[in-house]
Amino acid sequence: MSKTAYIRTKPHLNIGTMGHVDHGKTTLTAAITKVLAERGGGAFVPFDRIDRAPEEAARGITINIAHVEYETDTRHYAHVDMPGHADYVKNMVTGAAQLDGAILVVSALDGIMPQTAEHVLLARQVGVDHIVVALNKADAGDEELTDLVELEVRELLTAHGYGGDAAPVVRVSGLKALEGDPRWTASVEALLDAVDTYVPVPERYLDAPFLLPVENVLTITGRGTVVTGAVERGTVRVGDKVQVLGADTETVVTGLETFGKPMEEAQAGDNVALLLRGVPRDAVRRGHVVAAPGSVTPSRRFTARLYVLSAREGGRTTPLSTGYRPQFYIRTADVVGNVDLGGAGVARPGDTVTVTVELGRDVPLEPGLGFAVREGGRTVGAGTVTEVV
Ligand SMILES: Nc1nc2c(ncn2[C@@H]2O[C@H](COP(=O)(O)OP(=O)(O)OP(=O)(O)O)[C@@H](O)[C@H]2O)c(=O)[nH]1
Ligand SMILES: [Mg+2]
Repeated sequence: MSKTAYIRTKPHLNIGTMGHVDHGKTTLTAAITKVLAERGGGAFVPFDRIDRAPEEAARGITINIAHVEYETDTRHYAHVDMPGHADYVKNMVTGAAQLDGAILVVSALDGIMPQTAEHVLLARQVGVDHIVVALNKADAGDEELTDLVELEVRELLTAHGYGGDAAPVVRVSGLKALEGDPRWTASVEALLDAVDTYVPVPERYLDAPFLLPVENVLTITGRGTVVTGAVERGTVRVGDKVQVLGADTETVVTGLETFGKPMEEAQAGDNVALLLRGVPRDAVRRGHVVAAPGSVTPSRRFTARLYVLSAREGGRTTPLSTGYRPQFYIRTADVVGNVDLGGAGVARPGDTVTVTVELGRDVPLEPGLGFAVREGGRTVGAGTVTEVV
């Protein structure tokens, strides 16, 4: 492990860029790291380092490479750059589940596109409470058109319960800021100020038993198996006993890192890598949960409120009925499930219904937990667990 320890001096928050394909999420992410690196708030991460595939970048016990880290004057951020392609909604769902706030990137040239709306809807469903809007490509946009796009975005946010009138909407150019143009460097600074002030430090459940949904599994030769992810609740220290649900094994945490820096204690909200003693690489997978021993009991039957996306939102065009078997995305897990619609028996796109679900395998469940429903590679519903049966 590397030498410099992680020292907690500022509140840590998890944020991310979301929005339609090609609207400039990755360019803006790179620009943020550049602007802050010049202020001493972290290292510049160039575009092609953010956009590369995790397998190519997996080295050491480093965490999921889609994350970059940086600091403003008041906060330490882990930032996940989410892909805009429809195929990656799954990543969006699991990535967004831990976000304290999001930067919605909307091209001032194109305005709201299907994935802009889909991501706002998913963000609401997975419990992202604060969205700051980056109206990107403002360097190339016409002022009056950009005004219209801003109105449109505020309406979209309001339609999804985000209070679109109060949300900060900042006109930026990731591309020009990356080139060092002072006007647009200032626009990225303004965006970061908006994030610092508009997204509150969330309440962390530090006293709850430790729980971490596994995002990635890596091996370090000679050291063992490492799992990465964001701590959902509680704290963990080197030497702590943990249970790996899914792998059905108990083990001990023998190493702990955040962004390549060793740490003594990880707490709710931190993005970490855990080295696990004596766990074979293929015993643990994305979707498993590492938790304090005995603190959670996995189950497979639950009732939920389910919103069936309308066709306009990219959902189904036909109703679904009892016996429907889509994929459920719960935390980082992807599990098939059987849906029972009860008395009504049928739900149309656009409906919100109460359902009973029987999953194909046991996963840790609890009331209030959000999930997405996917079918043939697209999101068709979003819901919240109401009761574990
Ligand atoms: N004029 C202008 N072009 C931009 C700006 N930001 C990004 N672009 C261009 O828009 C294109 C897409 O940028 P990306 O950053 O890859 O967009 P993305 O949202 O990450 O795309 P996906 O990850 O594929 O969804 C590239 O050609 C960029 O150079 C900007 O501020 N102004
Ligand atoms: Mg990108």
